Parts: sequence; C-alpha cells; structure tokens
Amino acid sequence: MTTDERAGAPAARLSTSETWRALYRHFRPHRWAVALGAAFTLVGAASALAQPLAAKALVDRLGGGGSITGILVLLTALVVLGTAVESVGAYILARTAESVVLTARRTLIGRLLRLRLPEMERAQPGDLMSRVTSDTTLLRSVTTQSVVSAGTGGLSLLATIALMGVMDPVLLGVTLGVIVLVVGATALVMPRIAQATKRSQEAVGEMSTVLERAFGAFRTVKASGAEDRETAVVEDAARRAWRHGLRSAKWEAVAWSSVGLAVQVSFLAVLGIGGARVASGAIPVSTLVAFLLFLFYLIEPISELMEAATQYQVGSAAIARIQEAERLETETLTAPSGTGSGPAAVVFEDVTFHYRDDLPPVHQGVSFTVPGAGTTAFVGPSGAGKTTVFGLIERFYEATGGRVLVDGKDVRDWPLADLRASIGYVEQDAPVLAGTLRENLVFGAPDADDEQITQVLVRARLDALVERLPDGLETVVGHRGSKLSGGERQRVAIARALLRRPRLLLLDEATSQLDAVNEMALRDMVAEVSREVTVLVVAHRLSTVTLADRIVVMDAGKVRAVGSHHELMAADPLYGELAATQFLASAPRASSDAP
Ligand SMILES: Nc1ncnc2c1ncn2[C@@H]1O[C@H](COP(=O)(O)OP(=O)(O)OP(=O)(O)O)[C@@H](O)[C@H]1O
Repeated sequence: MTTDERAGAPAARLSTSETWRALYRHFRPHRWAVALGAAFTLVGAASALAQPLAAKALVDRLGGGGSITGILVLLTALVVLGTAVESVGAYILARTAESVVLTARRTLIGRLLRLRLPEMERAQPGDLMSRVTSDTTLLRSVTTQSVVSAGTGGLSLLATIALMGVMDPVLLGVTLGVIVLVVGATALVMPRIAQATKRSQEAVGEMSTVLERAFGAFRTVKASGAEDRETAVVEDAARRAWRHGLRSAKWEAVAWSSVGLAVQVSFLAVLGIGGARVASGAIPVSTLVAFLLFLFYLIEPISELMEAATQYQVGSAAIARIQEAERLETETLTAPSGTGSGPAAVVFEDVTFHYRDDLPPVHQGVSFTVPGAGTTAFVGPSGAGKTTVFGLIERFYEATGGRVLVDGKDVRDWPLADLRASIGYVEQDAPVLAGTLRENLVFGAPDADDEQITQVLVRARLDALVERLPDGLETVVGHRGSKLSGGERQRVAIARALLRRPRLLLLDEATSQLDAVNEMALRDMVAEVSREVTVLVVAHRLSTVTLADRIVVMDAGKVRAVGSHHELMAADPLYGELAATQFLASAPRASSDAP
C-alpha cells in the first residue's frame, strides 16, 4: 500500500468487482433479513401488478352489463393488502439497513482503536472519524434498499413487460423503444454521481481533520489569533463538500427527470398509436386502458432500478473510504495472561531503528542494560532518541535491527497485552482525558478500589488537591485536563500509571519547569517508587538526574556513556555541558504551580 492510499489521502477508487465484494461483505450477515424484506416487497409489487388486470375485467364487465361488486371488493382488497405487505417489507429493510450501519461502525471502531502507532501517525484522526460517522451512514441505503430495489424492481419490470407483451406486443415495442433510449442516455451520468459523492465525502473528512486540529490546540488557536484563518480553512472544505454535493444532486436530478420523461413520452406514444389501433379494431378499448395502467405501474420498477443505480454510485464512494480504513494495520491484543512479578529488567542490544524507510535512523546501535529496580535516567540533547527508547520498549514501534529485552525476553515474543500490563507509561505532555479525576486515575486499572486509589494519591502528592476540590475525585477536569495545572496533570498521569501496579515505570519528564515544591515532590516520589519498580526516566531536570542509580547519555541515536552523575561529570564532556546548561537552567525556582 502506498502512502497515497492511506486514510487521509485521497481515496483510491475501487474496481467494480472490488466494490461488489466489499458490498457483499457488509450485506452477508443480514442476507436473510434482506431476503425477507425483499419477499414482502415482491408480494406487494405482485398485488399492484394484479390491479390493472382487475381493472380490465371491471371495464369488460361494465361493457357486458354484468355486476361489478365482486371485482370492486377484490380490487380494494388488493390495494389494502398490497400496501400493508409493502410497508412491513419497508420496515424490515429499514431495520436491516440500520443494522448494516451498526455492524460497519462496530468493525471500524474496533479496528481504529487498535491501529498500529505508525499507521495512526500517517492517517488524519479527523478524517478517520468522518469515515466512522459519515461514510457508514451512506452505506445505509446501498446495502439494503439498493440491493432489494435492484432485485424487486428488476422482477416487477420483467413481469410488467411480460403482461404488457401479452396484451399487445406492438404497444410494448413502442414503450420499450422510448424507455431504452431515454434511460440508456442517463446511465452515462452515473459515474459522475459516484465521483461527486467521493469528493464531497473527502471534503467532509477534511473538515473533521481541521476541526480536530483546532479543538486539540484551542488555546494556541486563540493565543495566535488564528480563529479567522482556521474558520476559513474549515469553511473552504465545507464549501467544497457543498459544491460536490450540488454536483451529485444535479446529476441525480438529470437521472430522475429522465424516468419521468421516458414514461410520459411512452404514455403519449401509446395513447396515439394505441388510439389508432383501437379505431382500426386491432385491439379493444379495455386493452388500451389496461396497457396505459401498466405503463403507469412501470414508473415504480424503473424508479427502483434508477434508485438502486444512484445509491450504488453514492454508496460505492463510501465503501471505498470505509474499505481503506479497514485495511490499516492493527495490533493483535489478547487478554492479559500474566505479567510476572518484581521489578523488570530492560536490555537494549545493538538496536537500530528508523520511523519510516524514507527517514534517517533515530537509533544507530543503541545498547544498555538496566537491572530490576532503581532509577535509570536518559539524558541527551533534544532529538537524541530518548523518547524513542520508550516507544520501542512499549512496542509502539518495532526495532529495525538488534533486540529489546524485557526480563530477558525479546519484546516481540511477549504477548502484547502482558508486556503493556507490566509497564506504566507517563508521556511527556502527560495527557489527561476529559472526564472526572477518578475516571482519569482508573483509566489503566478499571478494577482499582478506593483504598488503592487513596494510596496512589498520597504517593503522587495529589491527596491535598483532591481534598481541596469541592467535588473531590468526581471533579470534572475539562478537555485534556485543561482545568488542572501542568504540575497537577503530570502527577495525575503518574498516579494513573502507578495504579496499574507496573513492574516498570517509564517516565518522560515534562520539559516545562516545575516549581521547587513540585520538583522535590517528584524527586521523592520517583525515589520511593524505584524501590519496588524499575524506573526509566527521560530526564530534563538535574534533580531527577542526580538521584538516578545510573545515567545513560545519548547523542544522535547512540549511547555515549553510562555512569553515575559524578563519574559522568569527570568522564563525559557532553554530560558536563548538559549539566551546566540545560539541567541547571531548570534549577528550583518559585512558580504558581504549587498544589
Ligand atoms: N513518530 C515519529 N515519526 C517520525 N519521526 C519521529 C517521530 N518521533 C520522533 N521522531 C524523530 O526522531 C528523533 C528522536 O526523537 P525522540 O523523541 O526520541 O528524541 P528525544 O531525545 O526524546 O528528544 P526530546 O528531548 O526533545 O524529547 C527526532 O529527530 C524526531 O524528530
């Protein structure tokens, strides 16, 4: 798969056979319900077809002077029964259509949250969201109504044509001639509907992408005075969706008006030629009446076929986009089966790694050993590859060469769920999710009880904050935890990681400054935790580094040196330089971040 085919890039068009296969996959689980709905619809259509025959009998009976009561009752019964059966069929089909949408959404949602990280990074989250919400909606009619309409419309059309042929082959010839001509010409516009719909859906995806970007950095948008510019970008995508929507509507209108045109021209032709045939005595007047009624009934199957064709065009665009999202690579996650016990050891053996084939290597033969327990700090200039170490341990990415071992076992041999259940991970920007404080804490450990939560709160120095808040643990923290300070967010993220009772804690220290109280609290907490848990910390503060049992100095994807603070101060000039500048620059100072 090329980059262009990824979600977020313009959708590749599926071939007709691929579209049909994908359509069948969505349709298959519901085939019996669709068959039942189709059967009801067919019975309804058959009763409608019988009506002109009853009408012909009625006219003949009137001409012959007989009683028409029985035929009238039959005609009424046919109309009522036909309508009732048809509406039950319509309900079954509508219900099935909703189920098709639900199944497609569940499949997509199940896959999207399990996407491999590199796939997620290539895709646009907003566009992926629109595939789950908007494109699946378009699937609604194509998988059921369209399939059924094609079937029932086709059968009714054949039956109507057969009956018309029995009545008068000459008039049938006239009718078919006109219809084939007009409807055939409109078939040419069908691909344009699909194309316009695809463009419109792509524009909807772009709208979601830009909105997602703006909402995700709302303060930055405001602080940068970018409201108007971002609004203009979303509006531009909205206008494109509108323009392509209009284009699709235009071609659909052309297609539909041609159905009306075909029937009306046929009606006039049949009236003229049929009238002449009645006058010449070739057919009785009742045949002409019945034929004209059949012509009237012909509108429905032709409309159904047209509806099936237009919906197929609209749906095929959506199917292509859904199919693309379904093809993105996912991780295989099984239920955790056991994580081992005690602090975990970590070894990197000559690890090489690059994020993408076209990007330069980020790790070039990284080797280090971290025994169980204690704190290991990773330091080095920005971009040295420190955070990447954590991504490889969590197996968010796979090493291109060498081995990453946790407890002596290659991470590729660990069941993924067990590996991640052993690890507590605190990202650099310490994400806090919308919801309550409690929801955030138990996010990684849904079964944690109140006692465990209290212990973790004390350990993460959050107990005073929770006591101060009027709603305590039930306090709503806002989108991305916007109602908490930076230091509080970091401690919530640490508490969340600790509540998982990890054997290995990966702490990507925030680059932002913490005040003296917070900094010391963090340092004490790490020291405390590292007695029972192996702690790996990407360190940006001297206070964290000096406390570490060992320090790994990284530079440009390589390990330069490993040792204690004092050893490295004496032996490694880069470390000395970093300690003198970067770390010392973040020495304790007062700020408003204190709890
Ligand atoms: N997901 C990604 N896709 C592509 N390149 C990436 C990705 N993440 C990081 N990089 C690149 O890999 C290199 C190493 O990144 P990494 O985050 O490991 O550095 P770091 O040492 O942790 O830096 P910092 O101290 O600034 O956080 C950087 O050049 C970065 O631009």
